[in-house]
Amino acid sequence: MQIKRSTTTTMPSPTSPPVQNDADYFDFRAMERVPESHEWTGPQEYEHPVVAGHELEQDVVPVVDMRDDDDDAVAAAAARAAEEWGAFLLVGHGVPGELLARVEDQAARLFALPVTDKARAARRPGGGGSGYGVPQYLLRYPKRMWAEGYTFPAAAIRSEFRRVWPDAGDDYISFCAAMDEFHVELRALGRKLLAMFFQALGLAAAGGDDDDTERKILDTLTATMHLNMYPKCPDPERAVGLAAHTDSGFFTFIMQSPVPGLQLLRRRPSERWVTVPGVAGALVVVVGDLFHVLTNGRFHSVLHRAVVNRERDRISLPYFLGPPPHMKVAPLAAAVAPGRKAEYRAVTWPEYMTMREATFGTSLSALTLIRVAPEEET
Ligand SMILES: C=C1C[C@]23C[C@H]1CC[C@H]2[C@@]12CCC[C@@](C)(C(=O)O1)[C@H]2[C@@H]3C(=O)O
Ligand SMILES: O=C(O)CCC(=O)C(=O)O
Ligand SMILES: [Fe+2]
Repeated sequence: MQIKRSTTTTMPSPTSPPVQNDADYFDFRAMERVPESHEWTGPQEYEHPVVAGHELEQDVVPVVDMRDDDDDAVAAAAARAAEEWGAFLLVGHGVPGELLARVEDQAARLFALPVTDKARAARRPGGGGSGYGVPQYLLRYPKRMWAEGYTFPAAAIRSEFRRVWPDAGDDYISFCAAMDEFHVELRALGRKLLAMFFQALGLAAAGGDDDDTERKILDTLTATMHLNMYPKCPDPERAVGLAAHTDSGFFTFIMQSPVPGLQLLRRRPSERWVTVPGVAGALVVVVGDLFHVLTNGRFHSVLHRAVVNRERDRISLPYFLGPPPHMKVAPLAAAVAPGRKAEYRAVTWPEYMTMREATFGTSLSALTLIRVAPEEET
């Protein structure tokens, strides 16, 4: 079923240039009400009811427990969740709870710094998308979101954060130590989960071309880290934490504070937003568009968003995994059913991002732009 986007929202034309503006240095804490710049009035893009992710069986977000001794069963459960939901809660993953707590605490400290300190590390044009502020893509929206963000390549934590802490003092050291450890753990976990996905897709023993591709993907997996801070909001109904989107890479681990806010769009039996419960120590796994392509649509990238609340600040740390920029991603041979053709053309991550920019404000998913037209299938 096609999602109908409201035509009455104030969407900018896809060609209007994104501008970095003062909203980056916006002091949320000083706000007693939601100002016009952040006020999302009128019908939203995906106006669907919200349900708690635990009451009805059909709304229970799948949980995959890696502690199960039966590797095949774990891999199958993860793959099933990736097919049916495009997301799941991962527990028993082995990343120490103490580390997760420390990482969240360090992220909170970063965002609590004076606006002037954070502004020093602002994203700059040509800065490769890293730094403090609003991700480029989100600047296309006519309104700002109720969130602060910081993006950085996991491979460059120490150099990136000298911008915030030029003196490289104790705060810098404890921040980098936590982020580095998180990166080491999540990179290993990412490789493990990827291997499980491949196993479930029947690739591990497939032999042939896919074996090489599988190894290449595992060996070059690239991580981008992002910190989100959604300050408590005086009028949560009028503000948006993070607008509905799919992640563009292979898959994302999201560490969310126990404060819920992440919602997944479920289409069947009826369209609704399911709130992902805040399970202490769990990581949320979200399938991205390039994994949708790699699996020829068998795993699906899920629309998700973040809402804000009046009582508590909320922190989330998505860890985005994807291919290196030059790698062409195309459906794996083993993911294409015998006698069928690949449904998507090969793209690199940066090419895909450009297409997504071009579809902004339209009802098309960028995936449709790389979809092979049915008449081309022979
Ligand atoms: C590695 C990534 C993943 C990015 C782009 C780049 C850095 C920032 C990430 C986000 C974070 C916020 C939502 C999103 C949709 C956005 O606009 O910026 C994400 C996007 C994606 O998953 O496509
Ligand atoms: O805040 C969250 O839980 C979701 C974050 C997210 O989806 C993103 O940054 O891509
Ligand atoms: Fe996301």
